[in-house]
Amino acid sequence: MLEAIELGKSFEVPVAKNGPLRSVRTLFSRQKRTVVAVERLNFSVERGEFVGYIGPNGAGKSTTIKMLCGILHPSSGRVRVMGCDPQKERTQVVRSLGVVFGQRTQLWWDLPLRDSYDILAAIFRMDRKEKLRQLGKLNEVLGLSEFWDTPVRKLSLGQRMRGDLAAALLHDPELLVLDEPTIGMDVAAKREIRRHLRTLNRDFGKTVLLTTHDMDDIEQLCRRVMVINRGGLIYDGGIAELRERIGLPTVIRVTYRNGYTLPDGIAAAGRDAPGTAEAEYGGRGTGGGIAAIASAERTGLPFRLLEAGSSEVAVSCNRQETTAMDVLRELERWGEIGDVKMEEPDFEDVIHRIY
Ligand SMILES: Nc1ncnc2c1ncn2[C@@H]1O[C@H](COP(=O)(O)OP(=O)(O)OP(=O)(O)O)[C@@H](O)[C@H]1O
Repeated sequence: MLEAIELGKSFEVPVAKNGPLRSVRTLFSRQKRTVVAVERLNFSVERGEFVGYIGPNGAGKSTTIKMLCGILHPSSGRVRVMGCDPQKERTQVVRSLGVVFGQRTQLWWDLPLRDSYDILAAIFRMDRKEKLRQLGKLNEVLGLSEFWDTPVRKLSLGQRMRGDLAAALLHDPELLVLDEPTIGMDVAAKREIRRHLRTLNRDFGKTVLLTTHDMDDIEQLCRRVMVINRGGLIYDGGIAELRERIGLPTVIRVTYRNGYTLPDGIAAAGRDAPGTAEAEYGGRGTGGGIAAIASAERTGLPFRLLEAGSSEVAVSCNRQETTAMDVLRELERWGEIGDVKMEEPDFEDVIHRIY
């Protein structure tokens, strides 16, 4: 459906000059340098997928999207949208592709929202019946009718994004490319946009490629994530696998019904631990909220004891090395477990490690 094959894009930019009238002299400089924005990029996205495309600032995401839309021409390799070349078969590509840039709008700023759809329908040569049918469908998902007589400039950011999504989907493309669709929105508006995107993918069968710096967008919407850095893909796979591969610890918190007894080995390891010399161990439910008291190496157990409160124990484990079930089996020996909470590593921390 969407394919990049050895895709590359470089820009020739003037070499920066120093001294007076610096910017003017740079602009007219004959000396050029090459900026490699994207290099030997390979991926394919299949029908029905919801794929996150992420990377730090300047990684090459927008450049890739512009090549997919035919706005930029690749310097090397090729890109295919539904088997078509966006440069040579522009009309077919435009028909199968809807694009939303969160920082810009394709709606007419001073006109009521519905007028933008009239103009877009005319551009796509849709007849009135087809336009109304498509708008009716989109209205059901995006709830546009409550504000489609309002000029676009008066819409909230969330409403405008709903309007922009409808504009991108008016001609019923199979593929939706989104560049920062939730940028600048408050929590409630983000949640709403994510709900709509989920519906569009799940119930309307749209294939979605999503670029964002919001890791909650990625975690909540995408099954697969592609990570680009310095123009090349450094990861392409599932989110759970990425977490596992990076191997940040998972914290498991257990509350015991009637206190607990630390095994001798752990109590001893904790007693010797730096900074915890005054802590008391070894009794039932020792209390006091003791931090970082026994590492896995010192106890021989497949986890690290982080806290031991009066009835609560927190441990951290590496899911590459052990399973949560193994950890719980061990913790069950210490007392009767009443409640368990798992804290997965923050996805933002996982991504920070990979960039
Ligand atoms: N038109 C251009 N002329 C020169 N250099 C460019 C041009 N467009 C992009 N670049 C450079 O290419 C690299 C990739 O930029 P791109 O905008 O694709 O990154 P990005 O991942 O979208 O970043 P961001 O998250 O900040 O939007 C950057 O070094 C950028 O300066």
